[in-house]
Amino acid sequence: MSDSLTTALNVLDKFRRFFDAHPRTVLSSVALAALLLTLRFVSAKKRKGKYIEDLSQVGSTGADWEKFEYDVIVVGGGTSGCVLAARLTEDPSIRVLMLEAGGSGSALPASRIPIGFSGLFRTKHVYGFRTEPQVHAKGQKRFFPRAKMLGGCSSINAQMAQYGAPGDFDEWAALTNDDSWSWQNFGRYFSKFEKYIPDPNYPGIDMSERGSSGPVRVGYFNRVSDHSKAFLKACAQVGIPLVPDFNGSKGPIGASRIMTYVDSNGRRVSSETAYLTNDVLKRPNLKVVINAQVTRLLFDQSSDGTTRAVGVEFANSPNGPRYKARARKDVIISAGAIHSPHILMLSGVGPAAQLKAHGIPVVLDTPGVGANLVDHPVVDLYLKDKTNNSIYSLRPETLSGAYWRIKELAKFVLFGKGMLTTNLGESAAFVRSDNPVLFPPAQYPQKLEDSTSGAASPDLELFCTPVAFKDHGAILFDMHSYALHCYLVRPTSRGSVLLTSPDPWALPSVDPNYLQSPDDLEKLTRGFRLLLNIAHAKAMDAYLDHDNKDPELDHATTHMKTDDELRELVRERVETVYHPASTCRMAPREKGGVVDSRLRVYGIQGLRVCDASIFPWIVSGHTAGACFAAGEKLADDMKKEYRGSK
Ligand SMILES: Cc1cc2nc3c(=O)[nH]c(=O)nc-3n(C[C@H](O)[C@H](O)[C@H](O)COP(=O)(O)OP(=O)(O)OC[C@H]3O[C@@H](n4cnc5c(N)ncnc54)[C@H](O)[C@@H]3O)c2cc1C
Repeated sequence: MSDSLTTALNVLDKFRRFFDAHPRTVLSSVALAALLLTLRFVSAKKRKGKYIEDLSQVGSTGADWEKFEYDVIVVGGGTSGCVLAARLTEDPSIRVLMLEAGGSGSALPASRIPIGFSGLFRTKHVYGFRTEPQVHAKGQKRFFPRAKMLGGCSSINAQMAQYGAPGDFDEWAALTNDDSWSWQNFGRYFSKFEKYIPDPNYPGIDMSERGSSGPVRVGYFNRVSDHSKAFLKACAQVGIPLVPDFNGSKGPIGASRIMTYVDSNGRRVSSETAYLTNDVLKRPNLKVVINAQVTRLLFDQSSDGTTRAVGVEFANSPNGPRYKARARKDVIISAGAIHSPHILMLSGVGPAAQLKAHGIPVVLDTPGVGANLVDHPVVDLYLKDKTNNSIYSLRPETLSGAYWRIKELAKFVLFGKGMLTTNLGESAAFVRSDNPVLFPPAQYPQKLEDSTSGAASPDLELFCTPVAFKDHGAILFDMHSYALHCYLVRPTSRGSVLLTSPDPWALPSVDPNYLQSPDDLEKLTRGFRLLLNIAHAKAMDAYLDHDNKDPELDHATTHMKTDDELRELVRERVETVYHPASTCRMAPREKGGVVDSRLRVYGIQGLRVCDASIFPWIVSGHTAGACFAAGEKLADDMKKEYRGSK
C-alpha cells in the first residue's frame, strides 16, 4: 500500500473515532461550515454585483475612447483611493471613475475576519514581491506583500490604528512651506475619517481629540490576550509609562493597548467597507471598476511645451484588449508606494536614464520617482507561551484544531467575539532610543543621530503578538508561542523602486535597503535588547517559559548575547513591517520632490498622486491613518478648487 494511502486511511480512522465519541459536535460543525460557505458565496456575489467588471462599459478600445469622459479618474481603489472616490462624488457634479487592479476585499472572509489577513499573503489577491537582496541584511531577499484588492492594504493590514506623531506633520508643513499639512490643520482630517467608539475598559481618552462621526470605526472591539495585558505591565516595570491614547496631541510615547479599525461585529474596517457603502455605490456620478489594471497614463503634449494628463489605458489581463478613458480635470494615482512610481515610470515620468534603458519614451525627467523608498524594518523575538492557551489551538492539521476553528468561527459569526477577532498586534509601546532610563548612557555611550520629528516623537515601536511566526506566517512554531517585535519608526536608510521591464504586468524591483545606515542598525539593536528586558520583566513570568531550551526560540541564550552578536541577529531577522512610503515625495522639486503640497505632479497638468508614496518622511508609527487623512484632505481641496473654477 502506498504511503499516501496509508496516511489517508489513518486520518479517516481517526475521524471515525472522533465522530463516534463526539457525533453532535461533528454534525453541528459540518452544518455550520456548510452555512458559512453558503453565506460566503451569497455575500461575495452580492458585493461583486455592485462593481463593474465589463471594461467596455467605462472605456473603449477604439478611436472613440474620448467619449468615455469623467472629471476625475482614480487609479487604484486602495486605502486613499476609496476615500477619494467617495468624498469627491459627494458633489454630484464631479464624475469619477475608479479603476482597481484586484477584486473586492470585503468579499473575502480572510480579509473581514481580523486574524485571517496573513492567509491572503500568498494568494492572487496580493502582489507577492520579494525584495532585492538586502546588502546589509546578509543578502536576503525578503517577502514583501502588497494588497491587490479594493481597500488596498487596509484590507489586509493588522488594523493597528495609530497615526504617527504630531511632529511628523509639522515637519511636512515646514518642508513644503504649506501650513495646511501641520498637525494643527491636517490633524482635523484624522478626526474627519474617524468614528471612535468609547470603551469603559479604556478610560482616559480625551474625546475632544477623537473623531465621532467619520466613516472609519475605530475602537477596542477585539479580544486581547492575558499575555498582551502582561506586556503592558512589563513595559511599566522596565520604565515605559502607560498612556491612554497614542493618537492624542501629546504624541505616542508610552505603552498602551492599541486602537483598531474594527466594526461592532468584530470585523475589519477597510477603506472599501467604510467608504464604498451601498449609498455611495448608488451614486450615478461614480463608477467603481474591479479587475482593471491601469497600464499607462495618456498625455497631451501641446506645442507651447505644456504636458497634460488626459486619461488612462487599462486592461483586465496581459493579453486582453487595452481600453482607454478620458479625464477632463484630473488623474489621481493612488496605487500605493510601490505601484504609483511604477505607473509613472511606465508612462514616461521618472528618471530619464532608467526610462531610456527600458525603451520608454521620456515624457518628463523626474529623478525623484521611485527614489527615497523608506520602510519600517522589524525584528522579532520568539517565545514559548507557558499557559498553553493561545491561538495555536486553532491549528488546522489536527481534528481538535478543526473543532476549535469551527467553534471560534461560530462565536465570530454569531457574536463578533472570540479568538478570530484578534488583529494580532494587540498592545504596543513607543519609545526613543536616547531615553536614558531605557538605555543608560553608561551602557549605551554612543551618541546617535536624532531622526525623530521632535522631542515628543519616538524612533522605536515595540509590540506583541499572541503567536510567534517566521517569514510572515509561512513558518509557525509547533507549540503555544508568543512573540515580541521591535521596529524602527524613523529609519534613515533609503532604497528604491526600479523598472524591470517596460511590460506593465512585470513587477518592479523593490529595494528597501534595510540597515544601510549604521545608526539604523544601532537603534534597532537597542530596541531588540529592550524587548529582551521586557520578556524578562516580572510581569511576564507567569506567561513565558524561560526554561525552554528549544534552539529556535529566544529563551536559552539570546539574552546572554553580546552587542555584536545581537547586531548579527538583527541583520539576520530584519523584515518588512509593511509600511513602504515616500517614493513620490511631496517636497520641493530640488529636494527630490515629485508632487507639490496640493499633490500635483511637478511639470504635468491634471496629474496628482495620493497615497503613502507622497509622505515626505515616513510617519512615526503606522501608515494607514495618514493615507485615509491624505485622501480626505485632497478630496476637500479639489472640491474647493473645482468650485472656485466654475
Ligand atoms: C500586512 C500589512 C499589515 C499592515 N498593518 C498596518 C497596521 O496595522 N496599521 C496601519 O496603519 N498600517 C498598516 N499597514 C500599512 C498600511 O495598510 C498601508 O501603508 C496603507 O494601507 C497604504 O495605502 P495606499 O493608499 O498607499 O495604498 P494601498 O492601500 O496599497 O492601495 C493601492 C491600490 O492600488 C491598486 N493598484 C496597484 N497598481 C494598480 C494598477 N496598475 N491599476 C489599478 N490599480 C492598481 C492595488 O491593487 C491597491 O488596491 C500594513 C500593511 C500590510 C501590507
